[in-house]
Amino acid sequence: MKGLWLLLVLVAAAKAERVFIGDQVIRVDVQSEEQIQLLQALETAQEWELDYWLHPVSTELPVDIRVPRSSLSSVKDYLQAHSIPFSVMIDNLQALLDEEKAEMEVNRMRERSTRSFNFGAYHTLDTIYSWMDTLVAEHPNLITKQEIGRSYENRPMYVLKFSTGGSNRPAIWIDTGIHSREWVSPATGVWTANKIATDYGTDASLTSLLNTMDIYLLILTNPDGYVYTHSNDRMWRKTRSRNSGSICRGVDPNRNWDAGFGGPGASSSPCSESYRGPSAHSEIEVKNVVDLIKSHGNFKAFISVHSYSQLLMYPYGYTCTNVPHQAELDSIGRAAVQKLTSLYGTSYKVGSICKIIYQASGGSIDWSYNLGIKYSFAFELRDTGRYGFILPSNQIIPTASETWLALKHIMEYVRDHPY
Ligand SMILES: CC(C)C[C@H](C(=O)O)[C@H](C)S
Ligand SMILES: [Zn+2]
Repeated sequence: MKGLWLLLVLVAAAKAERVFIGDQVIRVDVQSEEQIQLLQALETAQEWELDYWLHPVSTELPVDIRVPRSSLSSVKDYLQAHSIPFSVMIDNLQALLDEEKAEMEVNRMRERSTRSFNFGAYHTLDTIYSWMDTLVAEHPNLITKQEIGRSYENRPMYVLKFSTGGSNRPAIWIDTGIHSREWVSPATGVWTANKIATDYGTDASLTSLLNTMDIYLLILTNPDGYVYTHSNDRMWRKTRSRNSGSICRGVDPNRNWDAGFGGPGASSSPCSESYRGPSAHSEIEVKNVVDLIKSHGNFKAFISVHSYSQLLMYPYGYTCTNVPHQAELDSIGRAAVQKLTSLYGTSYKVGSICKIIYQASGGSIDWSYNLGIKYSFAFELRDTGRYGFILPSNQIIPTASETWLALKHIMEYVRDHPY
């Protein structure tokens, strides 16, 4: 196995793939407002090239920072000088990435020899897209694959539409993979697509839902970013669009929606991980979804799936003011999380984006809610930081299975509460 790792690192280097040798992910359990401000000041220290996986917002949530090896001693000195306690969650990020890559390679060879698809593994865009065709071919009376447009780099964006007939039935939207480094999200999308396909006709509740509603599932919402995490930079989050006047690429596709656009919780700097873009819906990947939702006109729920932190959130992100339906959304969320937790005991928090994670403007579910899609939610899947975005593949199926119980609860509620 060691030989395989070495080979993979050499191949990565040859491919000019970004490596993270010696990078660490450190966790700070902030204990005061002052520490939050000190960590926010740290975030602006460009020279240290810090990558905040979880931002300093409240003493309720930890702060996770990927620190390049070259900045480790300066950052640790800074934290110690300000008596800010920290722990090392990942002591060599590259080792985790090598393991992940080796696992994918082993799985790829196994799938090729057994001609099977492993839902408990991470896959490339091409493999997911060809698997989609297989799924559609196996369920021609339930699933169609629709190209809703192309990405910035001209990759097709495919929605799987689950429908048993009718025309323009009330519909439920689910998207995964909008942030490309959150790999467990599209992996959950793949598993969920298969679950819907296999359970229709046997699960009475799902069958009754699909006999009255449609489900639209966009598994790779940020295809260019996802490909880039496989080929060049596993930590990439944004789209891959060029920003005029900057060497930095990409827009945060979850800050680009026309909902509080440009407000607090999004950056105006193209080099920031939360760059909002030059204007709302500037990103073609966002525009493609907006156009579909608007032209369809009969979506009743909009669910966006991210990782990590184990949260189920509802609007708003751009303001901490409660939405008119806050009580109802909160109660749906708590009931959904109860179902999720019942499987493996995984704990989730429930609340509005602004209150339980941070103020974030231009987010997708704020836009969908303001469009009138009352049942708008966002998931942050596993874990709470032990592995973060590099969740081991052996957690894909448990994550997807528990998430399904929450998703199903939300969808059943939408079915039973038409509006
Ligand atoms: C629903 C939102 C707040 C999700 C969040 C983000 O977009 O920053 C994740 C941390 S990626
Ligand atoms: Zn995300």
